[in-house]
Amino acid sequence: MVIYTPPSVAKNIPVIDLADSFSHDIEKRKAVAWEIHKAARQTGFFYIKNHGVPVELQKAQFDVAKEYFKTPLHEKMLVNSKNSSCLRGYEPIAAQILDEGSPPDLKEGFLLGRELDDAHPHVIRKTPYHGPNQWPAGNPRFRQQTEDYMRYMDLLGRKIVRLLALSLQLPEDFFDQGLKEPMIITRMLHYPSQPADARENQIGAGAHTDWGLITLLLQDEVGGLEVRNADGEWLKAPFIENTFVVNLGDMVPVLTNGLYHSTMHRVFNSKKDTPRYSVPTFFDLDYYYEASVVPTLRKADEVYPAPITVGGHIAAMFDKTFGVKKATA
Ligand SMILES: O=C(O)CCC(=O)C(=O)O
Ligand SMILES: [Fe+2]
Repeated sequence: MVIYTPPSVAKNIPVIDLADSFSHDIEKRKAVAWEIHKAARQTGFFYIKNHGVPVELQKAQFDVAKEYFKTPLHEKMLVNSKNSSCLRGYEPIAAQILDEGSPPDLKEGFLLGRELDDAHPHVIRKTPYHGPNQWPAGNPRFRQQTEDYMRYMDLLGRKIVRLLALSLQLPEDFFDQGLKEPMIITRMLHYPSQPADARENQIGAGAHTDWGLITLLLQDEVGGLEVRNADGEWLKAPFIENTFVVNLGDMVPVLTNGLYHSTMHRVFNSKKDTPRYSVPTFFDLDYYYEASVVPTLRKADEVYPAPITVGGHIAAMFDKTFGVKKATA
């Protein structure tokens, strides 16, 4: 358990301008990658602006999420993610414990991924977390909007992965093998304001690191995201109009031999009578991609851990935090 202590004022979470990452000039793209390099070594968290995702699309995503979470619980339970072959659909409040040993998180959510039919090789192979989405009945706008949004997350995720490669002095296409069938999970979250009767150390989302490669987080103006910096201090990561918060998941220290951090974070919605909404997208390389220390960070005389698969780690973490006793992958 990580005991809740109040955060200090925001400092040290940089805002990186992605405008030059769209340039044809490799030197300009490298300059953006260098900003990512610095942020990845310091906080493991950064905001991005000029990312190419239209602001109207961001707002519309919050609109459909807010409207959806108002539907009666019995309807939401019809698409419970527990009934999905690949953990897609509604997550009731207190379904997950992100900080082991703490009470369950005070959030409800909805999980979506790439829509894969029965003929997709990963579905035939029964790869965990690959398959069809569950969609709320009678709500075509929810589906259309979220699919549009996820197309942008696919583009943005690929862009950040290429910048990550450049930031490590690798060719931009270094991770392309893992980008043929990336795992892209978009999650809508609703955090009621912190109830007076919450249990000890029970908050919106308990302290955790993300498990995959990168997370692209859209948050509303309510705030409540908190990030632990290298000094162990908790910083607020407030809403900044038309930005995404990007954080690095546990695969990144594996790829960088610990040079880049996957940073602990949590959510505490302290605003009275005001729900908070966020839409994180977890962008990961192919389930079977073998992650190991990249060549530019290897020294000839050092021995490195054996590669681990992206999926094995993620499957174990899903099982652990959603209370599944026996791993399925
Ligand atoms: O809602 C947020 O701001 C963060 C959510 C989060 O950390 C997660 O889903 O992993
Ligand atoms: Fe997270």
